[in-house]
Amino acid sequence: MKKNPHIILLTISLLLNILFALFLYLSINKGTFIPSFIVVVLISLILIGFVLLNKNIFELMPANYKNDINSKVKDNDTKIQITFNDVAGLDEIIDELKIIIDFMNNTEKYKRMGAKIPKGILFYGPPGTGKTLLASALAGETNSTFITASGSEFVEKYVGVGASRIRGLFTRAKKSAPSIIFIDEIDAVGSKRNNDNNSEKDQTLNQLLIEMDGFNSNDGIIVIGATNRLDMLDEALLRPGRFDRSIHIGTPNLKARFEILKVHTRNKPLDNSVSLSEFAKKTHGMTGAHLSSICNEAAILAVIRHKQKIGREEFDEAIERVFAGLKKKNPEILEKERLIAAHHEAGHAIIGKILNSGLVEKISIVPRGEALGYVLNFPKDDAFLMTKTELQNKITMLLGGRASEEIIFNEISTGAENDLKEATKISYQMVCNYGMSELGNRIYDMHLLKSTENIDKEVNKIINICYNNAKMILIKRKNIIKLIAERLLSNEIITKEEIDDLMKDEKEMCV
Ligand SMILES: Nc1ncnc2c1ncn2[C@@H]1O[C@H](COP(=O)(O)OP(=O)(O)OP(=O)(O)O)[C@@H](O)[C@H]1O
Ligand SMILES: [Zn+2]
Repeated sequence: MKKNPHIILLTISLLLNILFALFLYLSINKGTFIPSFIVVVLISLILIGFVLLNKNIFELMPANYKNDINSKVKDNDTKIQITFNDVAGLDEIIDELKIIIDFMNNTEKYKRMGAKIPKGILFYGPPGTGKTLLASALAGETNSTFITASGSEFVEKYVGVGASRIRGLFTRAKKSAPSIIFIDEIDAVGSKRNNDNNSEKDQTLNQLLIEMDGFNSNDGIIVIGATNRLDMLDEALLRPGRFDRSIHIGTPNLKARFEILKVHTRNKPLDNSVSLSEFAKKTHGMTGAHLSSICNEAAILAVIRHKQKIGREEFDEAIERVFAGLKKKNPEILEKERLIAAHHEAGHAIIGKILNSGLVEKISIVPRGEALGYVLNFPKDDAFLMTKTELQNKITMLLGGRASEEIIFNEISTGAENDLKEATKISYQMVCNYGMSELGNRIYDMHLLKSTENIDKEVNKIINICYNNAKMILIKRKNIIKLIAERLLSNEIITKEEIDDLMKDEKEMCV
């Protein structure tokens, strides 16, 4: 029960008044002034001490001040304006969530039937794919309070702090129900526990489990957790009655990208030259967050250029910027680095063209982000399935940069790090996930294997075959590498048309 500070203060002053009257009475009638005075002071001190020790100091503060503090703590408990109209390309997932919406909006109907609705849902998938957006739209659609927290906020140095924050989170949710608690990066608290059960993180996770078990699904609270790493979560979290539904939110496909671009351009004036379906094709692999930032970037460019409407050029530039990081202003790359970068990028582009493994749109040695250069290449279509040959061609193209360096300079550089990373990743997938090696038509779980020797051998085989293939293609076309590299060194950028032109006599130029 809450104690009212005003009543407490009133009681203290009343008691003091009674004591003072008693003291006056005694000192006048019996002439014992000093002992009575000491008794009164002692009793008053004990009373005040008792009150202060038993009450939280905030309870004695003026009401206005208290409200101020509470409002700060509650800053992120808000009613949300976002709806499913703001979420594009996730229609199937939204369909799955319809039952939750109906439940939140008609709790009584479900209560009467004794039906229980999931208390917890997990959204998992890469960053920027709309997990937070979807959770907030769910809150908007159900007119629920949206309470957000990040898993990392709960992991504290001091034992017990995380657990008490979790308690606070659920208390707030109950007070403002119907509510949706969204815990981003839930893996920070929810990763697999140690055996000792003593660490601060484990205590926090235990508290989360207690809270999940504690509330009734009819209380009008839904907990949504988001993570990029479902495999890291403690199994206890995934048990029935806790997060018993997991929904994967992946990177958007062609149609979804088009829809997302539409959502993010709906309040922007667009030129007739703008074709969102074309931009959707060019943005393969990008997430909703990338696409939203492309639309914003294009709008900013149009403002800077004093345009009335956003045009195709702005979008193209925005796509490139987001694709390869921001342009560096004063690139001071040593001439030697430019030389290597030009030949490296020429290698990628030539193989891309020869193997037809994607549309080579542009080659550049203008440094962007971490990269010294890049080949802008888009997949020909938004294929869901890829054949073994297509995957091998992709690896070969990735290794084309290094192969070109080796052929031209008889030396290799660190510039191929990302290419090697990607090529290795695809090769492992071919062996372990797609059954595309001599190890057979089966899947291998690297974590369960005692030795990965055989897998590594197969991966090396794939990479060696592709690298040799890249070298074979490029050795014959040494002259074209040089031609493209020269053009790159003078112009820094070569367009698709120029590449076609430079390579049109490719057969005659082969050595
Ligand atoms: N499906 C989508 N439809 C419309 N906009 C989207 C979509 N997905 C992402 N976005 C845009 O990207 C922004 C970032 O997405 P959001 O924060 O929801 O991603 P997330 O999956 O929660 O990422 P993280 O894992 O990094 O927290 C959104 O605010 C929105 O502008
Ligand atoms: Zn490269």
